[in-house]
Amino acid sequence: MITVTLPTKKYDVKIEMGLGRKIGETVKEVWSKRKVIVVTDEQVGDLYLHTTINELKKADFDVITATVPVGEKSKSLKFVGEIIETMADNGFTRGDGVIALGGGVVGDLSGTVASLYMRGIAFIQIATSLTAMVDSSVGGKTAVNLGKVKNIIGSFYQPDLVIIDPIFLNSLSERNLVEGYGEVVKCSALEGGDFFDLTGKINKVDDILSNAPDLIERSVNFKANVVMKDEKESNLRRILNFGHTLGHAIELLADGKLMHGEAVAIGMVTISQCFEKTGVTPASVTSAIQTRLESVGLPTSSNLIGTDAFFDHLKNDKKNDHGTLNLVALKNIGEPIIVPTKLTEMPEFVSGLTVK
Ligand SMILES: NC(=O)c1ccc[n+]([C@@H]2O[C@H](COP(=O)([O-])OP(=O)(O)OC[C@H]3O[C@@H](n4cnc5c(N)ncnc54)[C@H](O)[C@@H]3O)[C@@H](O)[C@H]2O)c1
Ligand SMILES: O=C(O)C(=O)C[C@@H](O)[C@H](O)[C@H](O)COP(=O)(O)O
Ligand SMILES: [Zn+2]
Repeated sequence: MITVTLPTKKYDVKIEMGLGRKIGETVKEVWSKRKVIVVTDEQVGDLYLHTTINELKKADFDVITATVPVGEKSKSLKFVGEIIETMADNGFTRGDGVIALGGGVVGDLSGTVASLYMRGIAFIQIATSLTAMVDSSVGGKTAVNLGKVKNIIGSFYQPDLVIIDPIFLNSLSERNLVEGYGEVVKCSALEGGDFFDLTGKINKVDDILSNAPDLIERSVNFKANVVMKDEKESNLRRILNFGHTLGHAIELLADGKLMHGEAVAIGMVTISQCFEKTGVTPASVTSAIQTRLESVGLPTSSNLIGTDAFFDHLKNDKKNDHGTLNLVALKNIGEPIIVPTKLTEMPEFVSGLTVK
Protein backbone atom coordinates (compact mmCIF):
# COMPACT_ATOMS: atom_id res chain seq x y z
CA MET A 1 0.00 0.00 0.00
CA ILE A 2 1.20 3.53 -0.82
CA THR A 3 -0.23 6.56 0.95
CA VAL A 4 -0.52 9.88 -0.88
CA THR A 5 -0.27 12.71 1.63
CA LEU A 6 -1.24 16.18 0.39
CA PRO A 7 -1.79 19.47 2.21
CA THR A 8 -5.58 18.96 2.35
CA LYS A 9 -6.02 15.23 1.80
CA LYS A 10 -4.51 11.83 2.48
CA TYR A 11 -5.48 8.61 0.69
CA ASP A 12 -4.26 5.08 0.15
CA VAL A 13 -3.40 3.35 -3.10
CA LYS A 14 -4.00 -0.33 -2.35
CA ILE A 15 -2.17 -2.71 -4.65
CA GLU A 16 -3.01 -6.34 -3.94
CA MET A 17 -3.64 -9.54 -5.89
CA GLY A 18 -7.29 -10.54 -5.42
CA LEU A 19 -8.46 -7.14 -4.12
CA GLY A 20 -10.99 -7.04 -6.99
CA ARG A 21 -12.95 -9.76 -5.23
CA LYS A 22 -13.06 -7.75 -1.98
CA ILE A 23 -14.27 -4.42 -3.36
CA GLY A 24 -17.22 -4.07 -0.98
CA GLU A 25 -15.24 -4.47 2.22
CA THR A 26 -12.37 -2.38 0.84
CA VAL A 27 -14.66 0.54 -0.03
CA LYS A 28 -16.38 0.17 3.35
CA GLU A 29 -13.04 0.87 5.05
CA VAL A 30 -13.21 4.47 3.80
CA TRP A 31 -16.91 5.15 3.07
CA SER A 32 -19.96 4.84 5.31
CA LYS A 33 -23.25 3.52 3.86
CA ARG A 34 -24.32 5.70 0.93
CA LYS A 35 -25.54 5.77 -2.66
CA VAL A 36 -22.80 5.07 -5.17
CA ILE A 37 -22.68 5.33 -8.94
CA VAL A 38 -20.26 2.92 -10.60
CA VAL A 39 -19.04 4.37 -13.89
CA THR A 40 -17.52 1.96 -16.38
CA ASP A 41 -17.16 1.33 -20.12
CA GLU A 42 -18.87 -1.39 -22.15
CA GLN A 43 -15.88 -3.71 -22.21
CA VAL A 44 -14.90 -3.50 -18.54
CA GLY A 45 -18.59 -3.49 -17.62
CA ASP A 46 -19.16 -6.82 -19.38
CA LEU A 47 -16.30 -8.35 -17.47
CA TYR A 48 -16.47 -6.86 -13.98
CA LEU A 49 -19.59 -4.76 -13.37
CA HIS A 50 -21.81 -7.60 -12.14
CA THR A 51 -19.32 -8.74 -9.47
CA THR A 52 -18.59 -5.15 -8.46
CA ILE A 53 -22.29 -4.36 -7.96
CA ASN A 54 -22.81 -7.53 -5.90
CA GLU A 55 -19.75 -6.81 -3.80
CA LEU A 56 -20.89 -3.24 -3.08
CA LYS A 57 -24.45 -4.35 -2.31
CA LYS A 58 -23.17 -6.99 0.10
CA ALA A 59 -21.34 -4.18 1.88
CA ASP A 60 -24.67 -2.33 2.15
CA PHE A 61 -24.17 0.35 -0.51
CA ASP A 62 -27.07 1.46 -2.73
CA VAL A 63 -25.70 1.01 -6.23
CA ILE A 64 -26.58 2.50 -9.61
CA THR A 65 -24.40 2.34 -12.72
CA ALA A 66 -23.44 4.34 -15.81
CA THR A 67 -21.80 2.61 -18.76
CA VAL A 68 -20.13 4.59 -21.56
CA PRO A 69 -18.80 3.37 -24.91
CA VAL A 70 -15.20 2.21 -25.06
CA GLY A 71 -12.59 4.76 -26.09
CA GLU A 72 -11.26 8.27 -25.81
CA LYS A 73 -14.43 9.84 -27.27
CA SER A 74 -16.20 9.05 -24.00
CA LYS A 75 -13.98 11.63 -22.27
CA SER A 76 -16.45 14.32 -23.26
CA LEU A 77 -18.84 16.87 -21.78
CA LYS A 78 -21.71 14.89 -23.30
CA PHE A 79 -21.05 11.98 -20.95
CA VAL A 80 -20.26 14.27 -18.02
CA GLY A 81 -23.73 15.77 -18.51
CA GLU A 82 -25.47 12.42 -18.92
CA ILE A 83 -23.89 10.90 -15.80
CA ILE A 84 -24.60 13.99 -13.71
CA GLU A 85 -28.22 13.89 -14.88
CA THR A 86 -28.49 10.23 -13.85
CA MET A 87 -27.11 11.10 -10.42
CA ALA A 88 -29.54 13.98 -9.98
CA ASP A 89 -32.47 11.82 -11.15
CA ASN A 90 -31.50 9.25 -8.54
CA GLY A 91 -31.33 11.79 -5.73
CA PHE A 92 -27.58 11.79 -5.19
CA THR A 93 -26.54 14.23 -2.46
CA ARG A 94 -23.17 15.55 -1.35
CA GLY A 95 -22.79 12.59 1.01
CA ASP A 96 -22.88 10.01 -1.81
CA GLY A 97 -20.08 8.83 -4.07
CA VAL A 98 -18.70 8.07 -7.53
CA ILE A 99 -16.68 4.93 -8.27
CA ALA A 100 -14.65 4.62 -11.47
CA LEU A 101 -14.29 1.02 -12.66
CA GLY A 102 -12.02 0.97 -15.67
CA GLY A 103 -9.02 2.41 -17.45
CA GLY A 104 -7.81 5.97 -17.78
CA VAL A 105 -10.79 7.08 -19.86
CA VAL A 106 -13.33 6.02 -17.25
CA GLY A 107 -11.12 7.34 -14.44
CA ASP A 108 -10.65 10.79 -16.00
CA LEU A 109 -14.35 11.03 -16.89
CA SER A 110 -15.60 9.88 -13.46
CA GLY A 111 -13.18 12.16 -11.65
CA THR A 112 -14.48 15.11 -13.66
CA VAL A 113 -18.05 14.16 -12.79
CA ALA A 114 -17.20 13.76 -9.09
CA SER A 115 -15.41 17.11 -8.99
CA LEU A 116 -18.41 18.91 -10.52
CA TYR A 117 -21.46 17.26 -8.96
CA MET A 118 -22.75 19.65 -6.30
CA ARG A 119 -19.26 21.24 -6.43
CA GLY A 120 -17.61 17.96 -5.50
CA ILE A 121 -18.55 14.59 -4.05
CA ALA A 122 -16.45 11.66 -2.89
CA PHE A 123 -14.65 9.58 -5.48
CA ILE A 124 -12.89 6.18 -5.61
CA GLN A 125 -10.85 4.74 -8.47
CA ILE A 126 -10.80 1.01 -9.25
CA ALA A 127 -8.06 0.83 -11.89
CA THR A 128 -8.41 -2.01 -14.40
CA SER A 129 -5.95 -1.13 -17.21
CA LEU A 130 -2.18 -0.90 -16.80
CA THR A 131 -2.30 2.82 -17.68
CA ALA A 132 -4.78 3.40 -14.88
CA MET A 133 -2.80 1.27 -12.42
CA VAL A 134 0.55 2.96 -13.03
CA ASP A 135 -0.56 6.50 -13.74
CA SER A 136 -4.08 7.86 -14.21
CA SER A 137 -5.73 6.62 -10.99
CA VAL A 138 -3.13 8.38 -8.82
CA GLY A 139 -2.52 12.10 -8.42
CA GLY A 140 -5.94 13.61 -9.02
CA LYS A 141 -5.68 14.92 -12.59
CA THR A 142 -9.22 14.68 -13.93
CA ALA A 143 -10.30 15.95 -17.33
CA VAL A 144 -12.35 15.52 -20.46
CA ASN A 145 -11.56 16.63 -24.01
CA LEU A 146 -13.32 19.32 -25.99
CA GLY A 147 -13.24 19.39 -29.77
CA LYS A 148 -9.65 18.94 -30.79
CA VAL A 149 -8.16 19.73 -27.41
CA LYS A 150 -7.08 17.01 -25.05
CA ASN A 151 -7.81 17.23 -21.27
CA ILE A 152 -8.90 20.86 -21.58
CA ILE A 153 -11.77 20.78 -19.07
CA GLY A 154 -10.95 19.42 -15.65
CA SER A 155 -9.36 19.99 -12.30
CA PHE A 156 -7.09 18.52 -9.68
CA TYR A 157 -9.50 16.40 -7.66
CA GLN A 158 -8.10 13.63 -5.51
CA PRO A 159 -9.85 10.32 -4.87
CA ASP A 160 -10.55 8.92 -1.38
CA LEU A 161 -9.02 5.58 -2.32
CA VAL A 162 -7.39 3.82 -5.27
CA ILE A 163 -7.92 0.06 -5.66
CA ILE A 164 -5.47 -1.87 -7.84
CA ASP A 165 -5.72 -5.61 -8.39
CA PRO A 166 -3.09 -6.75 -10.94
CA ILE A 167 -5.32 -9.76 -11.69
CA PHE A 168 -7.52 -7.43 -13.76
CA LEU A 169 -4.65 -7.29 -16.27
CA ASN A 170 -5.24 -10.92 -17.25
CA SER A 171 -8.23 -9.85 -19.37
CA LEU A 172 -6.55 -6.76 -20.87
CA SER A 173 -5.63 -6.99 -24.56
CA GLU A 174 -1.94 -7.20 -25.41
CA ARG A 175 -2.11 -3.80 -27.14
CA ASN A 176 -3.57 -2.11 -24.05
CA LEU A 177 -1.06 -3.80 -21.77
CA VAL A 178 1.86 -2.65 -23.92
CA GLU A 179 0.39 0.84 -24.22
CA GLY A 180 0.27 1.15 -20.42
CA TYR A 181 3.87 0.04 -20.28
CA GLY A 182 4.80 3.22 -22.19
CA GLU A 183 3.98 5.22 -19.04
CA VAL A 184 6.01 2.75 -16.94
CA VAL A 185 9.07 3.38 -19.13
CA LYS A 186 8.41 7.11 -18.69
CA CYS A 187 8.40 6.81 -14.88
CA SER A 188 11.50 4.63 -14.89
CA ALA A 189 13.43 7.04 -17.15
CA LEU A 190 12.46 9.97 -14.92
CA GLU A 191 13.42 8.16 -11.72
CA GLY A 192 16.47 6.26 -13.02
CA GLY A 193 18.41 3.85 -10.75
CA ASP A 194 16.99 0.37 -10.00
CA PHE A 195 13.70 1.21 -11.65
CA PHE A 196 15.34 1.95 -15.01
CA ASP A 197 17.45 -1.22 -14.60
CA LEU A 198 14.23 -3.18 -14.11
CA THR A 199 12.61 -1.87 -17.32
CA GLY A 200 15.90 -2.81 -19.03
CA LYS A 201 15.12 -6.44 -18.18
CA ILE A 202 11.66 -6.35 -19.78
CA ASN A 203 12.43 -7.76 -23.21
CA LYS A 204 9.06 -9.08 -24.32
CA VAL A 205 5.36 -8.57 -23.65
CA ASP A 206 5.09 -11.55 -21.27
CA ASP A 207 7.70 -9.91 -19.03
CA ILE A 208 5.31 -6.99 -18.45
CA LEU A 209 2.65 -9.29 -17.04
CA SER A 210 5.03 -11.38 -14.95
CA ASN A 211 6.57 -8.23 -13.41
CA ALA A 212 3.30 -6.29 -13.17
CA PRO A 213 3.01 -5.99 -9.36
CA ASP A 214 6.57 -4.67 -9.10
CA LEU A 215 6.17 -2.30 -12.08
CA ILE A 216 2.91 -0.94 -10.66
CA GLU A 217 4.32 -0.48 -7.15
CA ARG A 218 7.41 1.36 -8.45
CA SER A 219 5.46 3.59 -10.85
CA VAL A 220 2.87 4.56 -8.22
CA ASN A 221 5.58 5.15 -5.67
CA PHE A 222 7.47 7.41 -8.07
CA LYS A 223 4.36 9.33 -9.15
CA ALA A 224 3.03 9.71 -5.58
CA ASN A 225 6.34 11.22 -4.47
CA VAL A 226 6.22 13.80 -7.26
CA VAL A 227 2.56 14.65 -6.63
CA MET A 228 3.16 14.98 -2.87
CA LYS A 229 5.78 17.65 -3.60
CA ASP A 230 3.74 19.55 -6.22
CA GLU A 231 0.06 18.58 -6.35
CA LYS A 232 -1.07 21.26 -8.79
CA GLU A 233 1.80 21.08 -11.29
CA SER A 234 3.29 24.45 -10.56
CA ASN A 235 6.79 23.11 -11.00
CA LEU A 236 8.16 19.60 -10.36
CA ARG A 237 5.02 17.75 -11.48
CA ARG A 238 5.61 18.99 -15.02
CA ILE A 239 8.19 16.21 -15.41
CA LEU A 240 5.33 13.66 -15.50
CA ASN A 241 4.51 15.20 -18.86
CA PHE A 242 7.73 13.86 -20.42
CA GLY A 243 6.82 12.86 -24.01
CA HIS A 244 3.33 14.35 -23.72
CA THR A 245 3.68 17.68 -25.54
CA LEU A 246 4.43 15.93 -28.82
CA GLY A 247 2.51 12.80 -27.71
CA HIS A 248 -0.83 14.51 -27.16
CA ALA A 249 -0.57 16.26 -30.55
CA ILE A 250 0.08 12.95 -32.31
CA GLU A 251 -2.63 11.17 -30.30
CA LEU A 252 -5.20 13.71 -31.47
CA LEU A 253 -4.02 13.74 -35.07
CA ALA A 254 -4.16 9.94 -35.19
CA ASP A 255 -7.86 10.23 -34.26
CA GLY A 256 -8.20 6.99 -32.31
CA LYS A 257 -5.60 5.01 -34.25
CA LEU A 258 -2.95 5.55 -31.59
CA MET A 259 -3.54 4.82 -27.91
CA HIS A 260 -2.32 7.34 -25.33
CA GLY A 261 0.70 5.27 -24.25
CA GLU A 262 1.71 4.64 -27.86
CA ALA A 263 1.64 8.36 -28.63
CA VAL A 264 3.63 9.08 -25.46
CA ALA A 265 6.22 6.48 -26.53
CA ILE A 266 6.66 8.32 -29.84
CA GLY A 267 6.70 11.63 -27.96
CA MET A 268 9.45 10.56 -25.53
CA VAL A 269 11.80 9.31 -28.24
CA THR A 270 11.14 12.23 -30.58
CA ILE A 271 11.63 14.92 -27.95
CA SER A 272 14.84 13.19 -26.85
CA GLN A 273 16.09 13.17 -30.45
CA CYS A 274 15.31 16.90 -30.64
CA PHE A 275 17.27 17.55 -27.45
CA GLU A 276 20.17 15.48 -28.77
CA LYS A 277 20.48 18.07 -31.56
CA THR A 278 20.78 20.88 -28.99
CA GLY A 279 23.25 18.95 -26.83
CA VAL A 280 20.91 18.50 -23.84
CA THR A 281 20.17 14.78 -24.12
CA PRO A 282 22.96 12.25 -24.75
CA ALA A 283 22.26 9.85 -27.65
CA SER A 284 22.74 6.93 -25.23
CA VAL A 285 19.72 8.14 -23.22
CA THR A 286 17.48 8.24 -26.27
CA SER A 287 18.57 4.79 -27.38
CA ALA A 288 18.12 3.27 -23.91
CA ILE A 289 14.52 4.52 -23.85
CA GLN A 290 13.92 3.55 -27.46
CA THR A 291 15.19 -0.01 -26.87
CA ARG A 292 12.86 -0.46 -23.90
CA LEU A 293 9.85 0.73 -25.88
CA GLU A 294 10.62 -1.14 -29.09
CA SER A 295 11.38 -4.42 -27.29
CA VAL A 296 7.67 -4.72 -26.45
CA GLY A 297 6.52 -3.39 -29.83
CA LEU A 298 5.75 0.24 -28.97
CA PRO A 299 6.08 2.74 -31.84
CA THR A 300 8.81 5.37 -31.53
CA SER A 301 8.33 7.57 -34.59
CA SER A 302 5.47 9.05 -36.58
CA ASN A 303 5.02 10.88 -39.87
CA LEU A 304 2.39 13.05 -38.18
CA ILE A 305 5.18 15.07 -36.61
CA GLY A 306 6.03 18.26 -38.46
CA THR A 307 2.71 18.81 -40.20
CA ASP A 308 0.91 22.17 -39.90
CA ALA A 309 -1.85 20.51 -37.85
CA PHE A 310 0.80 19.11 -35.51
CA PHE A 311 2.23 22.58 -34.74
CA ASP A 312 -1.28 23.89 -34.28
CA HIS A 313 -1.94 21.31 -31.54
CA LEU A 314 1.22 22.24 -29.62
CA LYS A 315 -0.36 25.57 -28.70
CA ASN A 316 -2.88 23.73 -26.52
CA ASP A 317 -0.28 22.15 -24.29
CA LYS A 318 -0.81 23.14 -20.66
CA LYS A 319 2.90 23.88 -20.44
CA ASN A 320 2.52 26.64 -23.03
CA ASP A 321 3.23 29.88 -21.21
CA HIS A 322 2.46 32.81 -23.52
CA GLY A 323 4.04 31.19 -26.58
CA THR A 324 6.82 29.38 -24.72
CA LEU A 325 6.54 25.63 -24.24
CA ASN A 326 8.09 24.30 -21.06
CA LEU A 327 9.40 21.10 -22.60
CA VAL A 328 10.57 18.17 -20.48
CA ALA A 329 14.02 16.90 -21.45
CA LEU A 330 16.36 14.33 -19.94
CA LYS A 331 19.89 15.53 -19.21
CA ASN A 332 20.46 11.96 -18.25
CA ILE A 333 18.40 9.01 -17.07
CA GLY A 334 16.89 10.12 -13.75
CA GLU A 335 17.70 13.79 -14.48
CA PRO A 336 14.70 15.51 -16.04
CA ILE A 337 14.87 19.25 -16.67
CA ILE A 338 12.46 21.81 -18.05
CA VAL A 339 13.63 23.62 -21.17
CA PRO A 340 11.57 26.67 -22.18
CA THR A 341 11.27 26.64 -25.98
CA LYS A 342 9.41 29.19 -28.12
CA LEU A 343 6.52 27.77 -30.14
CA THR A 344 7.93 29.59 -33.15
CA GLU A 345 11.16 27.57 -32.79
CA MET A 346 9.37 24.21 -32.84
CA PRO A 347 9.41 23.63 -36.65
CA GLU A 348 13.21 24.00 -36.68
CA PHE A 349 13.48 21.96 -33.47
CA VAL A 350 11.65 18.89 -34.83
CA SER A 351 13.06 19.09 -38.38
CA GLY A 352 15.30 16.42 -39.80
CA LEU A 353 14.10 13.52 -37.63
CA THR A 354 14.01 10.05 -39.14
CA VAL A 355 10.59 8.50 -39.43
CA LYS A 356 10.56 4.73 -39.62
N1 LIG B 1 -5.26 11.49 -15.20
C1 LIG B 1 -4.01 11.11 -15.47
O1 LIG B 1 -3.06 11.40 -14.74
C2 LIG B 1 -3.77 10.26 -16.69
C3 LIG B 1 -2.56 9.55 -16.80
C4 LIG B 1 -2.37 8.74 -17.93
C5 LIG B 1 -3.37 8.63 -18.90
N2 LIG B 1 -4.52 9.34 -18.73
C6 LIG B 1 -5.60 9.21 -19.72
O2 LIG B 1 -6.02 7.84 -19.70
C7 LIG B 1 -6.55 7.51 -20.98
C8 LIG B 1 -5.92 6.22 -21.44
O3 LIG B 1 -6.19 5.23 -20.47
P1 LIG B 1 -6.28 3.69 -20.89
O4 LIG B 1 -5.11 3.39 -21.72
O5 LIG B 1 -6.53 2.92 -19.68
O6 LIG B 1 -7.51 3.69 -21.89
P2 LIG B 1 -8.99 3.14 -21.71
O7 LIG B 1 -9.57 3.55 -20.44
O8 LIG B 1 -9.71 3.45 -22.97
O9 LIG B 1 -8.75 1.56 -21.65
C9 LIG B 1 -8.17 0.92 -22.75
C10 LIG B 1 -9.03 -0.28 -23.19
O10 LIG B 1 -8.86 -1.31 -22.23
C11 LIG B 1 -10.12 -1.79 -21.81
N3 LIG B 1 -9.93 -2.34 -20.48
C12 LIG B 1 -9.59 -1.64 -19.35
N4 LIG B 1 -9.39 -2.51 -18.35
C13 LIG B 1 -9.59 -3.75 -18.84
C14 LIG B 1 -9.50 -5.05 -18.30
N5 LIG B 1 -9.08 -5.28 -17.05
N6 LIG B 1 -9.79 -6.10 -19.10
C15 LIG B 1 -10.16 -5.91 -20.39
N7 LIG B 1 -10.24 -4.72 -20.97
C16 LIG B 1 -9.95 -3.65 -20.20
C17 LIG B 1 -11.06 -0.64 -21.96
O11 LIG B 1 -12.38 -1.08 -22.11
C18 LIG B 1 -10.52 0.00 -23.25
O12 LIG B 1 -11.02 -0.69 -24.36
C19 LIG B 1 -6.26 8.67 -21.89
O13 LIG B 1 -7.41 9.44 -22.04
C20 LIG B 1 -5.19 9.45 -21.14
O14 LIG B 1 -5.23 10.82 -21.48
C21 LIG B 1 -4.74 10.14 -17.67
O1 LIG C 1 -0.17 13.17 -13.60
C1 LIG C 1 0.41 13.96 -14.35
O2 LIG C 1 0.76 15.08 -13.94
C2 LIG C 1 0.68 13.63 -15.75
O3 LIG C 1 1.08 14.48 -16.53
C3 LIG C 1 0.46 12.22 -16.16
C4 LIG C 1 0.27 12.01 -17.65
O4 LIG C 1 0.74 10.70 -17.94
C5 LIG C 1 -1.18 12.06 -18.10
O5 LIG C 1 -1.29 11.66 -19.43
C6 LIG C 1 -1.92 13.35 -17.87
O6 LIG C 1 -3.30 13.17 -18.11
C7 LIG C 1 -1.47 14.48 -18.79
O7 LIG C 1 -2.15 15.62 -18.42
P1 LIG C 1 -2.09 17.01 -19.15
O8 LIG C 1 -1.97 17.96 -18.04
O9 LIG C 1 -0.89 17.04 -20.06
O10 LIG C 1 -3.36 17.12 -19.89
ZN1 LIG D 1 0.12 10.11 -19.95
